[in-house]
Amino acid sequence: MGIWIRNASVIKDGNELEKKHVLVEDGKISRIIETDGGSADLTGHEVVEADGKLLTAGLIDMHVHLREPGFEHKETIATGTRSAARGGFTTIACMPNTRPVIDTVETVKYVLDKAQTEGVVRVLPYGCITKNELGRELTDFEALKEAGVIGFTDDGVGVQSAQMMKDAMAKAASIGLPVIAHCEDNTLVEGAAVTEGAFAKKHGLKGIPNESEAIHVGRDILLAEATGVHYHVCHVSTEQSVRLIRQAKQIGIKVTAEVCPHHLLLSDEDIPGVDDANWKMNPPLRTPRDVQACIEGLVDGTLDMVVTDHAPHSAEEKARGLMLAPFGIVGFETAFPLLYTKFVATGQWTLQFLVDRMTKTPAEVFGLPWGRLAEGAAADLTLIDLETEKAVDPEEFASKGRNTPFTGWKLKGWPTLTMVEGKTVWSE
Ligand SMILES: NC(=O)N[C@@H](CC(=O)O)C(=O)O
Ligand SMILES: [Zn+2]
Repeated sequence: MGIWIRNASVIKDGNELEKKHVLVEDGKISRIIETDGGSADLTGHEVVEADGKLLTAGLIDMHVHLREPGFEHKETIATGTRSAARGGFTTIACMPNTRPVIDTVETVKYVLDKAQTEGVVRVLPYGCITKNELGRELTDFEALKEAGVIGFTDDGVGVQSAQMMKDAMAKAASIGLPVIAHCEDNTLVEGAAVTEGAFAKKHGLKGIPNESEAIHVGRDILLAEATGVHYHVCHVSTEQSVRLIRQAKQIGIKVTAEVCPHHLLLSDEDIPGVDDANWKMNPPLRTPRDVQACIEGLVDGTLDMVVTDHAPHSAEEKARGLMLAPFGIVGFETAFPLLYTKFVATGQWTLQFLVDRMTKTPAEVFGLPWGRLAEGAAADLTLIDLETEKAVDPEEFASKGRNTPFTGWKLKGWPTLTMVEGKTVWSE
């Protein structure tokens, strides 16, 4: 028995939509037909009435924190994947800064096992570049690859030693996996919580300068050129990083990059005050000029994809205030509505542009077989209501984390049903 998704709006081109019936069988999309004239034999099939809602390939998020093992009070694979499903995501790549970190075959297996038994969406783990993310000794890349990691990263912290990064890149290149870098030079950061800029100045705070990120981006681009690795830059937030990546791409260096919704929508000037740590994340919210550069970078293809950097923390941890709370905000359940409402509904981007950056480009960049709405493709699908406006309410989140600066934002573009390989994993 299959499932007919009837009267779905699928993207034809740009903002142009066309109505289709889509048949899902054996975990795959078996047919996509016209709603007028096409023969949809419903006998023996379940029917999902899409009622004109947008149907896209399931969203893909290449930078997320599921917190398990070790920080189950912040999130678990069970809650994190449900949060992803509620946000329309069907494939997510999880960061290894857990406890223990994902630097051994055992921990990779633990995560994959949990994802299989308790998760509801596809989970692709990254492995650490260095043991314990301490920057001192490389992990066993071959063994981790064999166990199922899709790339290497010490996300949460920058690899401080250029030699260590160069060795990592050479190794990763030799086994055909990418290096994914959290770019941050520790000597320039020293305990600061917000960017250098208007907010820091007003409150007399030391700021995190843009160079702390861009110095690593520049260094790593040169190392990527030297080693031939696929180098992917995490959560780009500065004008300087965008410029360096743009230049590197122009001369053919194998660099790709991601950007988060909050770095496209918020600047340091939006931070309400020093008490509210829901505005604290790493990299920090930058200046309006950086926000503009990130938007331009995404639009011209310098930045390849949108990721959430879903980084849940408990309410207690976030109640410590801007200076003392941990960095990070949740992202799954607001990402699409935020970007749809602020960039597509306002006419700045086409719907196809946004959907591609959350499906097609991450799949292409990481060589994944998902992210396509086509006959024969996996039935990873998301239905999205583009009409109904609703305010962001963290109490409704499936995530354990409530740490978002977007509470109360009135948005459209809410996912209403998420399907992974033909199985409905969330519906409104
Ligand atoms: N982005 C964040 O602010 N925090 C992340 C770490 C990271 O992605 O660098 C976390 O693990 O909490
Ligand atoms: Zn990071």
